[in-house]
Amino acid sequence: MTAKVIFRQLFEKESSTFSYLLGCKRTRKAILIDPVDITAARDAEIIRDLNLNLAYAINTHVHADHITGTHNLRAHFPEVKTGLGSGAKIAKSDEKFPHLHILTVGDISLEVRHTPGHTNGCVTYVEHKMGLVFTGDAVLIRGCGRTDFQEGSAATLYKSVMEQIWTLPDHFMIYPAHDYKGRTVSSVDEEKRLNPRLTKKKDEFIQIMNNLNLPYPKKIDLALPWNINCGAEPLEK
Ligand SMILES: N[C@@H](CCC(=O)N[C@@H](CSS)C(=O)NCC(=O)O)C(=O)O
Repeated sequence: MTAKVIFRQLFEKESSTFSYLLGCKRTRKAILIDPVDITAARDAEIIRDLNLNLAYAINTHVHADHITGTHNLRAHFPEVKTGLGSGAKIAKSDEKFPHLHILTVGDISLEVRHTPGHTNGCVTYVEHKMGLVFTGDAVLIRGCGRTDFQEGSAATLYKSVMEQIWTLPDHFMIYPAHDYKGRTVSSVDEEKRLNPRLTKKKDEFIQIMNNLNLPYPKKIDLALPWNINCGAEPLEK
């Protein structure tokens, strides 16, 4: 791990969500990926403890299971910019990143790879120097994001993963947006060999995904309108 960047994995237990903090030691500017509303104050305290200032609060996608912390973080860091992939067309955000955009903050560079499939606007953020891959819900540890709402598509998710994630070096570490079994990190090599869904051929993968029969996330009706408004209360209810 390069000494130029501070890296922390943070956890929100109600939705089993991971957020990721990357801080530049030289400029003291930071990026927070996938913050959650109810842990925004905790995250702000950690950022201040590390003598960092939050430049960007960004999401991998419009989440359905929890409200993003991006809006709440504005109260702690008034200069913070919010960001999302440009495929998330209906959502508000200060910046919308095109495919292969490089988000640079001090000595941190994040490549934005569009990885639709769980939702149509999903992105994966890749830090090439340290080999960190923030997959959101595209690839979970030994799993992947469901594809049954928000214009999800199993065929699209398969293509995204094969072309944008499996093509990364095997040693790159995968940091997902959730884990429901207490796992924290995987690698491209591990998931390419062991992921029970994504090791299958495309047709079988689609069949698996179309038969998951998962209950909808409990907060979906609340979370989507708030997240479309960047985590702030929607004007129209
Ligand atoms: N029980 C949770 C929601 C669990 C869930 O559906 N997780 C999503 C990611 S958050 S939208 C998912 O894609 N899961 C894939 C899987 O195979 O579990 C709740 O009610 O919030």
